Amino acid sequence: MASDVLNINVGVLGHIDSGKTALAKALSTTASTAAFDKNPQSKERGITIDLGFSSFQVDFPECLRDETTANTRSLQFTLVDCPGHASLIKTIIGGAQIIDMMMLVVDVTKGMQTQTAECLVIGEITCDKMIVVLNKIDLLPAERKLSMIDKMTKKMQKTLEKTKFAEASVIPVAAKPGGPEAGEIAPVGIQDLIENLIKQAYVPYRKSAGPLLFSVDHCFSIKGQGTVMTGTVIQGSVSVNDTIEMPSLKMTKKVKSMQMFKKPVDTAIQGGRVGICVTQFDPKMLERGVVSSPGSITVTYAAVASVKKIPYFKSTCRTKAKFHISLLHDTVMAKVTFFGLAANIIKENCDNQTSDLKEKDAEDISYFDFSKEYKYQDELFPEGSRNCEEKLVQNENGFVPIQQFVLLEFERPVLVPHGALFIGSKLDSDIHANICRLAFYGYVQELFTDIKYTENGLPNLKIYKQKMKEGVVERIVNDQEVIGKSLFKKETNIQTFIGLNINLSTGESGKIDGSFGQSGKIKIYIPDGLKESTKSLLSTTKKKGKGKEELAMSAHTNVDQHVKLQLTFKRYIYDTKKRMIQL
Ligand SMILES: Nc1nc2c(ncn2[C@@H]2O[C@H](COP(=O)(O)OP(=O)(O)OP(=O)(O)O)[C@@H](O)[C@H]2O)c(=O)[nH]1
Ligand SMILES: [Mg+2]
Repeated sequence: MASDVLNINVGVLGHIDSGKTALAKALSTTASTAAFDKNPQSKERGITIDLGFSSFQVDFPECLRDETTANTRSLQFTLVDCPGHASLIKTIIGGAQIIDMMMLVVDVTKGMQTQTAECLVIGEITCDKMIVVLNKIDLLPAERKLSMIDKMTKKMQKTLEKTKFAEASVIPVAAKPGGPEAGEIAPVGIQDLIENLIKQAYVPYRKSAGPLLFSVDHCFSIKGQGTVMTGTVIQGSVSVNDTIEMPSLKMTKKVKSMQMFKKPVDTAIQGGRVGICVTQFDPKMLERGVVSSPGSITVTYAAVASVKKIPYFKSTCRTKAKFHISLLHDTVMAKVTFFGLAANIIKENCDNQTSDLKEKDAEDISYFDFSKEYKYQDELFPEGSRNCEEKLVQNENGFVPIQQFVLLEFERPVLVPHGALFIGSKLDSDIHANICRLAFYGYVQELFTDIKYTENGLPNLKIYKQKMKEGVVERIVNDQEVIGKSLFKKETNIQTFIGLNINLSTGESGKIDGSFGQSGKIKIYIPDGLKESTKSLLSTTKKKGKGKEELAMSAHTNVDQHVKLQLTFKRYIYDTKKRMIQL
């Protein structure tokens, strides 16, 4: 690998027309002519209309020097220029997977706009470092320029206060002073911005383990050589002579040669921007997409993923609703089913463990586990604390999910690698309405690759619904038996409920023994016998009403005298046998 250059990918995001492309241009040009740049312009630009790539290099800053960068001479910033229009989300997620840092471009005359906010959300999900660039400062009146910049800086800082970018720098620039009609006027503030980028730069954590995942953003042929796919290694590594797969085409090819920063290399690892050359491959077949180790990505029909609600999304995310799910370079509709791990399960774990183990438990719960039970949720709850002892949110049934998951059932099969980030959104919302369309995000954990997953996969998910049935004791048969009514309808198959535990409001617990008569009544066996107080209560009730009607009357007039029955059980929503489960 070209160890003399360290590459950092910087996303350039912001509202439409804020000047992202102008900024990427200004940065590449300024840096390449600046004194500190030994390597003249190194600029590669994608032909695709959406994501644009350009880059510039600076001397490697000594403050980043460590054992892994002992021989590194240059720091390369690859700028990923994203579109700002409404289709941004689909396009950007492919780009966002490779971003180490982000520049949020804001038109200083407009401030925060709808897509500025959406970009901020994407930034929070995909990277840890951000710089806010206030562009178009040439449009501010000269006499009030400084105070207006100051005001907007404070406004942005206030907006960022509640995000993980609370400490972000805000840099004023004019990427293209005078706008499109103006001639070649030198940009303003770019040098400051480059210095800030260098200050914020870090050596990203890269590892070569795991199957290859290569995100292709540009594919073209070179006469006499073959077809080159340029892109970024998202996971694993790739070497010359490796066999790689284009899973969308079900095709494999051998890597003939590779280039990084215009120099031939033998290997590239995670984070590296590389051009991979293969032969006998029509570039039109894969303008943008994913390349992987053979067999490592399969077509998926449904997936289980961890999920968090995006706080800026103001509507409710309901189970069974359809959302746009963006994964890598693809966006597909999916039906969602939310479920969560209840806090009390973890609470038990937490109480008896040392604090080290508590943390471990808290970590483990973020992974979906087929052997664990999860509670069905009608909707996705907003996030609260991540601490396992604190409540995330409590719904009306007292249920506290401390980790939420989603089952995504895709409308068409998609290519999804394990661990992939996804973003769920409502892209059909009115793009002119000033709302955040991004609803939730998470990481894919389990894949259902069988087309018959509803029969062969879903029944393995232990997602339960809590059920409760209530009735009353109609009369006493003997010390250990009562007759219950109003729990079931006439047509209910009571056979399936035999043996289930049932509680009396007077404190006794019984078991359903069988049906009684034809109207849905049941016989209840009380193993420990009825209490004396219950017996007298039941005999008074009985004496009071001689006929059925009168008994019903007394139920209305003096409900407290009745002994109530409560039957609670769980049912797994995907259990084909619809079994009832009690603890
Ligand atoms: N006056 C002035 N105009 C600018 C500046 N930067 C960009 N512009 C103009 O603003 C318009 C939009 O600039 P772009 O760079 O295309 O904006 P963008 O954010 O890439 O736009 P999209 O990619 O469509 O979202 C163009 O007409 C630019 O010439 C600036 O610093 N000052
Ligand atoms: Mg642009």
